[in-house]
Amino acid sequence: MLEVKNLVKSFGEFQALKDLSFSAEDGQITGLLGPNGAGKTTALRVLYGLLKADQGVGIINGIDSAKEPMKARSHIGIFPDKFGLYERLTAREQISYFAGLHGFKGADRDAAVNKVITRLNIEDIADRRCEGFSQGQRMKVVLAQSLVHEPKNLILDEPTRGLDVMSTRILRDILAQLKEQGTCILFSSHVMQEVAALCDKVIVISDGKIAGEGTPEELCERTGESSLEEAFVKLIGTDEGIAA
Ligand SMILES: Nc1ncnc2c1ncn2[C@@H]1O[C@H](COP(=O)(O)OP(=O)(O)OP(=O)(O)O)[C@@H](O)[C@H]1O
Repeated sequence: MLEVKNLVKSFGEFQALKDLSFSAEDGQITGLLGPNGAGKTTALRVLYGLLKADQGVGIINGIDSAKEPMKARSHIGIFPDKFGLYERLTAREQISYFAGLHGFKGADRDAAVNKVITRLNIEDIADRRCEGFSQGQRMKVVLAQSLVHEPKNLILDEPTRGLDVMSTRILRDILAQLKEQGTCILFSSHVMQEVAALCDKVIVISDGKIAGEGTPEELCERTGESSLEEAFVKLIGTDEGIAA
């Protein structure tokens, strides 16, 4: 389970998060939807302990990510917004490097790497250098490295950015499988259809605050709108920065 409580964060004079609280449950896909600059990435970075909030806490399976960052990180996989790969490493070496960062050694490390390679069905590219990989192949390697330690929580920042339709579908299928296995999945997006198609719960964030929260159906009901698009526009007050 992932929680942020009463997050406040300023960059200089600019307040990016204004008392932001939300949670994401196990076995569910929770979408953080908001226009460009709403504060999604900032909130996720605080949650996984990469950024210090001025006030409030990020909690991963009951662990305060600012107080015990290493312990908290062992419970999460992070699929970052920009994925760089070590071009000279093979996919297997890349994934193994991340397994090492999570404390896997020797035969356990090899077993963990083999398991995630099989799970994501990337045997065909496992022993090729990452140099020259397509966006879809890169996405799978990054996903493998974020799942190699079998975390109970997965955080994805704009996961489908730059992916083609096929790669997006593959990612969606993998997320659906992880959800069935009880993983808590939280992802940020400003693409409304993606959030609507995938999420059990949607957290609408605008200007560093929660603008609405619930299932897609609940959000429609609450705003008195028949389409999600209209519901989101009503909650946020504008359609600027949201992609259909
Ligand atoms: N390191 C930083 N220094 C200054 N301002 C920042 C910094 N990081 C974020 N901000 C500002 O905080 C606000 C929230 O940014 P954030 O990246 O969290 O938004 P977002 O919702 O993830 O947007 P997008 O969908 O465009 O990625 C923006 O106005 C941004 O310019």
